[in-house]
Amino acid sequence: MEASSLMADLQRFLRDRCLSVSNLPQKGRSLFTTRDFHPGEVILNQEPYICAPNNTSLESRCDGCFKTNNLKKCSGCQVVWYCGSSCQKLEWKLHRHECKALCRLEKEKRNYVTPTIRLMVKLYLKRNVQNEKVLPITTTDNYSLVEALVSHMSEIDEKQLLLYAQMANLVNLILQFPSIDLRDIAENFSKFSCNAHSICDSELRPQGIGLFPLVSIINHSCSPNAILVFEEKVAVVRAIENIPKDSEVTISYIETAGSTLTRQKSLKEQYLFHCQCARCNNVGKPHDIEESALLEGYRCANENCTGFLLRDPDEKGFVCQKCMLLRSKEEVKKLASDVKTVSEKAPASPSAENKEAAIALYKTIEKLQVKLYHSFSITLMRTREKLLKMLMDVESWKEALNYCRLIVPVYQTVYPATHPLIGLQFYTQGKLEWLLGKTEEAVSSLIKAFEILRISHGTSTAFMKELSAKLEEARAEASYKLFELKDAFDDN
Ligand SMILES: C[S@@+](CC[C@H](N)C(=O)[O-])C[C@H]1O[C@@H](n2cnc3c(N)ncnc32)[C@H](O)[C@@H]1O
Repeated sequence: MEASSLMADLQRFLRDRCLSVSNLPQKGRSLFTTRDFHPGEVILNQEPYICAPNNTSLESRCDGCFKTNNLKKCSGCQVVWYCGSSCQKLEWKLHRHECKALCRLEKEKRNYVTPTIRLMVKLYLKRNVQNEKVLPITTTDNYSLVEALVSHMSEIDEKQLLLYAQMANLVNLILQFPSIDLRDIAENFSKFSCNAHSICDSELRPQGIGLFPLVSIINHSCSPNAILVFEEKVAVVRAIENIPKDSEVTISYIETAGSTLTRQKSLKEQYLFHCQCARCNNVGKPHDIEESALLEGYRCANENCTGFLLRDPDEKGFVCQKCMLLRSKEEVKKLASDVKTVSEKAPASPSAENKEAAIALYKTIEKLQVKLYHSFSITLMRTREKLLKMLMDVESWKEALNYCRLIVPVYQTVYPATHPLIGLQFYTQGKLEWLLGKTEEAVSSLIKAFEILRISHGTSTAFMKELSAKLEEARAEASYKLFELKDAFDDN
């Protein structure tokens, strides 16, 4: 199919979905709505053009479905894993070429075949098998869409270019295609950096990476009106607020819980643009200053005060903006150094054997951070997330619930009300409460989880059906308990 007819098809495809693409001077291609979209409505979905699971030496995933159980290595290349013959068959049209190419690579070099390298190898192989008509070329699944992606090639620094060149060398070694040059591969790596998406499961845990060239038309905002989630490997963009006709659709490329400076730094580093969204345009205004101080600043010296601290103009320390108490530089420095000392001993991912020791260390870190940081601090929140995960792993449900309940209000402050992380945290809280016999509280938490997650996740996936079933079961148990209580009361 000609590139021009593919473009006309794409415009028709988008028009049918009440969408259009415009070129904005500051942003390049941008996706617009041609009708109103309501919260929870699907705006766009797309299968990956190419994808690869996040396989590491610690954990492998099936190349077809990204699941982790019952895996067997491909007997040919010994690099790729499958959970069974159906996934293997589905992937074979592409993998047969990849397998042959990987087999040519010396065994030791196969360890360097990271998910990103595989993504690049698959990109060229898919282009070829589509050109040879082994796989069909469709409106939303074609190499022309990849060619249209921004690369920012002229703006990347030398260090990054060198890294891309080294990675391109490995890809070249694997593919051995005389027709592609290293610069072309390096440019595609640069495209991956600002266009590829991490494919996450329903609980937002990364499973792999993929290229979704249609979804890649959508620009970023730090207060987006849409969200990108995944149903299996399909990218689904849903509205998270009312999006009126003729509005730009935006998603967030980054973790939005951070100060304007932190967000802008990570957008500049990876996506090479200066964000001028409504939230970023507030930089330096009182609300923005307060937000930064809450998310990344220290707590008041008075334990009962919830004020946020700003640097004292005389450089003596930090002054609480509520009670005006000064917290000395020395005290902050000492606590920060104590946190650092303990943190250096704490393993980032503790093994099963040292989990109890790791929990004890993280509890010490948390106690010190509570003294140092504001209660809405991101750093403190991350420590509590780690603790929650470890406590769940060792089935310490009561303590896990305590941390979960500390995290929820922080999420509600640092994320917008419809953010799925708040819903997921309520889901965890509900499950823990139920497990601990607090059925009525569980019902209330599960309802909150459902109300938030139905917007980002829809209602028809297996994950949401499971949540809904749990909620019904908890409701039934709660009313049975109430009935029993009433009975006992009547008997007396
Ligand atoms: C995934 S692409 C989005 C589509 C892109 N506009 C295009 O023309 O293909 C990411 C790139 O779009 C641009 N971009 C995305 N969001 C932006 C924003 N809020 N402001 C300015 N540029 C933005 C940046 O160049 C970024 O590297």
